[in-house]
Amino acid sequence: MSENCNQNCGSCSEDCDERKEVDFREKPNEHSSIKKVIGIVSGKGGVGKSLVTSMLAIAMNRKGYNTAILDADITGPSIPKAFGISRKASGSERGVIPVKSKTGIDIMSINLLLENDTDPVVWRGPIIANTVKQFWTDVVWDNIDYMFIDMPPGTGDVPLTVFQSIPIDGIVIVTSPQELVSMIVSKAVRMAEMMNVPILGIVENMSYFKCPDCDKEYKIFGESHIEEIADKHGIKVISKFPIDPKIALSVDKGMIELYTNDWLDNMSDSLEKLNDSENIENVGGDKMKIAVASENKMVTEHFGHCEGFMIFDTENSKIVKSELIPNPGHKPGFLPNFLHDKGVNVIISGGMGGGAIEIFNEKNIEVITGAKGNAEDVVISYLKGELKSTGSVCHEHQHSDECGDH
Ligand SMILES: Nc1ncnc2c1ncn2[C@@H]1O[C@H](COP(=O)(O)OP(=O)(O)OP(=O)(O)O)[C@@H](O)[C@H]1O
Repeated sequence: MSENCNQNCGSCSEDCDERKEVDFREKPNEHSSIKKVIGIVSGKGGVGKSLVTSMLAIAMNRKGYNTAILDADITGPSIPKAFGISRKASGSERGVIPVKSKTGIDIMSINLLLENDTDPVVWRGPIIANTVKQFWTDVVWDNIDYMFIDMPPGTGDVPLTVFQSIPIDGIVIVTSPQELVSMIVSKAVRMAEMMNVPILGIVENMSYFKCPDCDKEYKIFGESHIEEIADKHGIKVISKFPIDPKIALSVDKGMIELYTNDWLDNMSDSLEKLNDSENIENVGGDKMKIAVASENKMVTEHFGHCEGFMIFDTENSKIVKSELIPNPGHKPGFLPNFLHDKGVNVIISGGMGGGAIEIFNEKNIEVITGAKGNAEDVVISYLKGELKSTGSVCHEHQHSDECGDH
């Protein structure tokens, strides 16, 4: 640690052992409620990222979900055109109100703010990234189940800033067969790993062309290798889109919402399933209290007789506060109720008796047993989804009394 350490890692460039991960994530507008945020990324422009974003939003909207599109592609905003929106966004004292598409999808794009939407946006990276942040912090996203973000193309500075400032739950990678797919997918995977964001799958656009006369499929851009590449990285191929002149026509006429095809359904089904398994939380209300039964800041074996409970307040999967509450004493059934009254949502311990586990379960408090090591470290791995309960229960012949088996 540096002699001049002020405990503010965000303003320090030293790479020391004590360095804490800095959370750059911005809070959404206080009136927003957004359950799932999916970023759509591509290696370069023009491969159909905006199209896939639009189609995903349309598909989920048709399934009855409240859906939104945040157009973060500030220098090439194509979403309003595809949806035929020329109205501008309005403001209220609560924030900026997005424009609703014909079928009710909430949309925000730089073109909905510019006086003349043919004006080119010639801004530098930081201003572009800031604008995207404001689409998150200043826009009122009301009761949204799925938000789809049309990310800036590439894996450079601007998409990276967007990744850091918006809590993205998963990304969909869009490629086309003529791209340097392998390299692009590797880069996107690397970026997702750095940001700790799961990859929901890959969509290959312009995969083939189906002759309307003979139904034969032609691989205009050559054979696809997407399955092998996806396999190599352990990612699913969500869908393969054909080249379809009706798509281009619908986009040009601003009627993308009228376009239908059956591969759209496969895509939304996959997304629903993937999201179920990701157990994605509501980002508007992603606050938790996690208690760790501890001894000297380490997870203890004995829940009932621990020295105290380290209580961690977390927000958007980051620790924002921690305090030690001494163990008030071990009486049958007392501690689970005590922690419930403190607003705890998760309890982590080395061991715990079956009686205590039962009361926690009744109170909808998640129980993780079998944890070991530093209390803060186990909470961090819990927040990353890496800490799993061994489910071990202490029985009477072991140390039921220490573990609160009542
Ligand atoms: N499968 C397809 N069949 C026919 N036309 C397509 C298809 N995919 C995309 N297009 C057309 O190609 C153009 C580029 O697509 P799109 O805007 O979605 O790409 P993008 O990756 O978002 O590009 P940018 O990053 O430049 O915004 C659009 O005019 C779109 O209508």
